[in-house]
Amino acid sequence: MNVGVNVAKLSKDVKLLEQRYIDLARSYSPATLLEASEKKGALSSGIKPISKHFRICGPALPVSSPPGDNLMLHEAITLARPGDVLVVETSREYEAGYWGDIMTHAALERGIQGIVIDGCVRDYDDIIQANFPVFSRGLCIRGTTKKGGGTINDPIKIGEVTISTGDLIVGNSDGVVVIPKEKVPVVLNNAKKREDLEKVIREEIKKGKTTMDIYGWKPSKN
Ligand SMILES: O=C([O-])CC(=O)C(=O)O
Repeated sequence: MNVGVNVAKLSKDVKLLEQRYIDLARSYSPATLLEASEKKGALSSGIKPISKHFRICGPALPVSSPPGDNLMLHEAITLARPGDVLVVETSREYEAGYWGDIMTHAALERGIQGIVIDGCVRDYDDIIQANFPVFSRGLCIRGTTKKGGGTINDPIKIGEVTISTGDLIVGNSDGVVVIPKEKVPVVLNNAKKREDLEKVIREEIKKGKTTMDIYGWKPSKN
């Protein structure tokens, strides 16, 4: 396992996603973007916003932490750029609260947009009051050790999805999708086509057509 902070990739090596793409992506739901992305990049449905009002859309800063330890997350807060979304894998150890009130306030000070974590968090009330978008597996009051280890800025995997620095992360109450940064322009183009088509379909429904008619599906024999 790699251990450490890949500082080179934090600065000059990473081509930043243009802001206009991030702004445009915000107008589409994660579900639309997933369909527009050849159905690739959905994070586990177990990862959800802790408030259904939270939304997120920005470039990823990937963090890997050892089970039950969150020192790498504290370090990531100091290295993130304004607007970044921390995306964290926790070696699939879910019985710990890797993020809480103090980290939320530290992250807000640095302009971090939010966090998506394949793990649990704690201090729910304080996070909600701070209005800081947290997407997690759930809540856990157990604390973490601060021994260190893990990585910042190297690609991570959550389930089957690989997340690299600068990939676009879009989330709402449905869940979270990851779009590799080089694919963002084409995915946004597909999302526009899909939304245009859905507008036409809604009109057809208003005119009285069924979804079976519209899509040309045959009724089953039952
Ligand atoms: O233990 C930690 O570092 C997480 C935490 O409770 C906080 O941020 O308040």
